[in-house]
Amino acid sequence: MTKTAAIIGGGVIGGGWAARFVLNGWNVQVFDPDPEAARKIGEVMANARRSLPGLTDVALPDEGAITFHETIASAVDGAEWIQESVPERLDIKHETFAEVQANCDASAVIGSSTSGFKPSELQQGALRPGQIMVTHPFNPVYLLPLVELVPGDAGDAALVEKAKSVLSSLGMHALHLKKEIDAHVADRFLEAVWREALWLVKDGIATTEEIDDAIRYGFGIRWAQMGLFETYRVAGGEAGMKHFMAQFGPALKWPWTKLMDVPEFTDELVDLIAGQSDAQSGAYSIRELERIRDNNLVTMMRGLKAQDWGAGALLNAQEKLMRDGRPLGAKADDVPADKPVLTARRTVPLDWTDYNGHMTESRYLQAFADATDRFMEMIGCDAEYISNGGSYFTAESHIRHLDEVHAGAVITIDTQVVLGEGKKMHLFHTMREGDRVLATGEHFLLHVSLETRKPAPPSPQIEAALARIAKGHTSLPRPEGLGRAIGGPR
Ligand SMILES: NC(=O)C1=CN([C@@H]2O[C@H](COP(=O)(O)OP(=O)(O)OC[C@H]3O[C@@H](n4cnc5c(N)ncnc54)[C@H](O)[C@@H]3O)[C@@H](O)[C@H]2O)C=CC1
Ligand SMILES: C[N+](C)(C)CC(=O)CC(=O)[O-]
Repeated sequence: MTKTAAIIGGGVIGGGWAARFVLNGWNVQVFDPDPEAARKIGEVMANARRSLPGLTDVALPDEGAITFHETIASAVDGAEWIQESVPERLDIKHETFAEVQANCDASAVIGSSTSGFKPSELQQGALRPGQIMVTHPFNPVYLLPLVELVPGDAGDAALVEKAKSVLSSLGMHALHLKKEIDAHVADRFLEAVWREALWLVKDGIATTEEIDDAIRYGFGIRWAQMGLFETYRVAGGEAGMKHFMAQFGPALKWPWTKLMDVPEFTDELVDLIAGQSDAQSGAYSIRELERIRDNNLVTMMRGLKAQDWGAGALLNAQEKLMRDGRPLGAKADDVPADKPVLTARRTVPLDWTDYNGHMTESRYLQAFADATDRFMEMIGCDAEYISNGGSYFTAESHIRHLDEVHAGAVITIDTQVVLGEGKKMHLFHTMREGDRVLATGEHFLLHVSLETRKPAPPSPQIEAALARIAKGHTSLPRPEGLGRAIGGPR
């Protein structure tokens, strides 16, 4: 059954949460007094739709529905997760929780997006304090996986477990902080860097652009993939962390930071920074900058996914969760032999498109190769079989590009076995968006021994599984375009 989340406060962060839930198949009920809330969330949803679904190589569940409500009571009705993202003011948050708890289910998680309030502050005067916990996300919530989960001493242990499990199903990482502190953990770092940067601009040492360059061309990329301590361990060379600390230990006494000394937040300083920022980025609208940011994040996160590292490892874990129990998770005997086999259902990612604004040609081969991998897995040629020395090599491929497809499209691939006999496997893939045929891929593969690197018979189980499907597929119509070569009649 479709689950329901309530979003209370649908600004930058509430909108991001709404997109994360909806695109992961949850129904979302929003309460926000702003008459423009539906438009604003609609725009965030549009950006999320073009970026999030293409992060994984398995399609996300079908989208949930989003509805807008006049009261908190109606928004929290039937919700399993209530995410508060109202302005960062304790009085507004307390009023919100009172209304939420008077109307919601006691088994629902109530998460607060607060950047800095401690859970004990949020829980003051609450009907059920243990139900309220900090679930602090990072912007854009629909792409970045980190959520600081801070239940505080009063937190309900069962609800904390529920929160962790929901967050993993959404592809997020719950960083469970056992002790509460103002601004949690990650925002303390952001705040430290922010304060230092304010000084550098105020003292005329660097402009906003130079500061951003210092981050994005250097340590920002490094931090994105390893964090702080692992990075510094590597910086210690062969001698490691202790050497690093010994070398830079004395610097702790040198004037390398102004951290405790915050510049006065005058109108003059605000104007200086806002002016420099306009000069640096004013050529782009906020929505354009968001799309540039999302393109960059998707490209980096998909790179990390290929390495099964950091935020990319989280995507792989979510993909495994989504794949288990789906039709694409079928194995040998379950694969129907009376119709083409569904071997891929995925969204075209942002980084698969080119200067022509559509999916670039090499990605067609990638999608077909992934479908072949999936089919091999289904007949038993899986990672374990391959590690024991047997596999298939592709000997010949022919791709026809029949129609355009753009980032964000959900594509499927159906596979028909033309020949499956002994070492030989001849597959015909058809790629579609809905009913529209986009491309076909015809591939001839040979089973090989990975030891001799030469053709060799597959295991009897694989041979039988392939032969069964091949026999069934002989009764299917011959695929249009089978055996075509460039220059042949169209
Ligand atoms: N903007 C950021 O970078 C981040 C903000 N946060 C936290 O998320 C929360 C929300 O911040 P933003 O989304 O940035 O603010 P925002 O100003 O973009 O959105 C706040 C929304 O709450 C609505 N609102 C005001 N009073 C309300 C009420 N009584 N009930 C329901 N909705 C109400 C407003 O109409 C607005 O749409 C804050 O606690 C903030 O600290 C967390 C992570 C990052
Ligand atoms: C600036 N900020 C404190 C609102 C930042 C956050 O809370 C997290 C983020 O997304 O940077």
